[in-house]
Amino acid sequence: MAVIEVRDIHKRYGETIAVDGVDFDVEQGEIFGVLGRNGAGKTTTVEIIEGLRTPDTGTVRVLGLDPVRDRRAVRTVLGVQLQEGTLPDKATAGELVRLYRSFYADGADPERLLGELGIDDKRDTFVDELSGGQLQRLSIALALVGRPRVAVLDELTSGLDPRARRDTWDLIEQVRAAGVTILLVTHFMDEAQRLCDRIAVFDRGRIAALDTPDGLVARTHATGATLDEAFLAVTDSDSLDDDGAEIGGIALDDVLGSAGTDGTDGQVRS
Ligand SMILES: Nc1ncnc2c1ncn2[C@@H]1O[C@H](COP(=O)(O)OP(=O)(O)OP(=O)(O)O)[C@@H](O)[C@H]1O
Repeated sequence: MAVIEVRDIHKRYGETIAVDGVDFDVEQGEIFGVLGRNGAGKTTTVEIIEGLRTPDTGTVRVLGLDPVRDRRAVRTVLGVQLQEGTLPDKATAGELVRLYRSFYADGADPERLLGELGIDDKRDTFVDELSGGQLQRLSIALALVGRPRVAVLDELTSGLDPRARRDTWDLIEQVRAAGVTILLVTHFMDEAQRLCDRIAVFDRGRIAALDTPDGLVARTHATGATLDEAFLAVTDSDSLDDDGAEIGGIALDDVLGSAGTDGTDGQVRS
């Protein structure tokens, strides 16, 4: 059964086409990865699913609900990991988790969740006194405290140390084992490979490939290829030359000066 249905959505911001005919289903209980280069349309798509933006055309359903029209109902089934800077500084971690818990009839135990995320000792610490990694864990706690049926996790492990990343992956697998469907936006290939059942690779507002991690790798037809290489193979490469030396049509050598040609050894001088 499809938990999230995205049908041919389009979204422009003025002249910029952010999403250009995106279509996919996320099935019950899967971890569905959303990958893509910067500006590929991932956040816009996810915000349309969350009901934070309306598509110009196309439809989205989350458990059969329209995220805009049925906003209240969607809020009770969809847990969203908020981005940095969106939490009030002068609330403590414990206060926030308890507050979010109060929005739901059947949420998780705040103290237990803080413990599972390794920040129970930070329950009385203000948001602006948490480290980046602790804030990240708090944002995951807030996404999960309502025991959502669908969780949208954006940059799940950004800023976490290697141990914490692995602990977070274990936690997400437990969350999935409990029946939660997860939409995971990530730039980390190791994370996508480890967690995702299927991955949609976004490129210029479209889905360039949708497959399992192994299926994406198999598309490269190269022995020993990695998901990283598969990602590069399916995303458009015309803004980056083979040496990675040209972005947006500007040769970096022109900006920085190339080694040997001007006697500066290519170093940038202030
Ligand atoms: N509010 C906005 N107003 C104008 N243009 C926007 C707005 N939000 C996004 N865009 C543009 O839409 C395109 C898609 O942006 P989006 O944030 O969806 O990409 P993304 O794949 O999430 O990128 P990133 O990986 O950098 O977060 C980009 O060209 C971006 O500049």
